[in-house]
Amino acid sequence: MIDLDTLDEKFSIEGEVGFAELENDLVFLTISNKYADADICLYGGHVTSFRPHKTMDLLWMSPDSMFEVGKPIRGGIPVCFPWFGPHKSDPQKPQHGFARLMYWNVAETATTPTGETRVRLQLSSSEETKNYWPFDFEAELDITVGSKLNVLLKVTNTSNESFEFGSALHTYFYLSGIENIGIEGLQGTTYYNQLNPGNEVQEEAVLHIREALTRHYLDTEAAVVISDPVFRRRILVEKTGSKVTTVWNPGKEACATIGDLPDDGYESFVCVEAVNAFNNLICLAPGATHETSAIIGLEA
Ligand SMILES: O=P(O)(O)OC[C@H]1O[C@@H](O)[C@H](O)[C@@H](O)[C@@H]1O
Repeated sequence: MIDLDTLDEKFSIEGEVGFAELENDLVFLTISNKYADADICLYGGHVTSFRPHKTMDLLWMSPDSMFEVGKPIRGGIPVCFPWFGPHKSDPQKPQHGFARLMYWNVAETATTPTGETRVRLQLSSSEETKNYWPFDFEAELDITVGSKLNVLLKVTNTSNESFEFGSALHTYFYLSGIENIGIEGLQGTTYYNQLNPGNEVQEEAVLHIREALTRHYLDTEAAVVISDPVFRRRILVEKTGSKVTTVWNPGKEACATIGDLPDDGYESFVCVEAVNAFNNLICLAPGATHETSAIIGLEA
């Protein structure tokens, strides 16, 4: 991990990109441009805030998030890799993989010709990652902050054998209240219902969440809209390179058991996640690359 001064010297852009220890001693890259402000924690390569001008944050952060090395950050956009959910054979390995528990290196910061800010972060295989997963890989997060936020996760197989992996861009969206919102775009889609195991089809055009919900919508690349009439906004959630969309809210009871969520935390967010898992794991041949992205912004 390089220090703040070196990061500043190599990667800051005056008035646009800087570095700061915003929480404990974790280093954040801060962005401010003509479209939006955003914060990215280098630990986890984790976007914690995206505030297009003239609206509140699109992302929700738990006020009880720990910001501690070895623990995941709660809120924003956790990057799950190289598996999603529990490890398939070893429950001791971290839920949602190790990428959210490691420092990512800054590779580049730049201003695009239209004034957006582009940041590239990298995580490569190491002795540490091989404690969890035996393969050589290079992962890159290519994040563009403009009127929309585009988070692209690129994974390259740098080993000499094929491997299979799962991933997710596990976005927490900030809501006026879980009971106020509707999620559009999933009608007619089959989902795996994790809380009542089995596949079901969503009949309704708009999903309203009234209790704990963990649904993995299968074989869908559709965009989703989170409509929040109280905050008077419609958040458009697009994605590429992902065929599973997970919608998660823990509900009141489970929320109270999760240490880094306040008891009423479930009222303020919903996760809509761009996932590769289940029947859509990614198989990569040596030298091959897979890209998946989540693109979020206000509906025009
Ligand atoms: O608490 P974590 O590890 O960040 O996971 C949060 C949730 O993430 C969701 O994607 C999973 O479907 C849920 O089962 C899980 O509870």
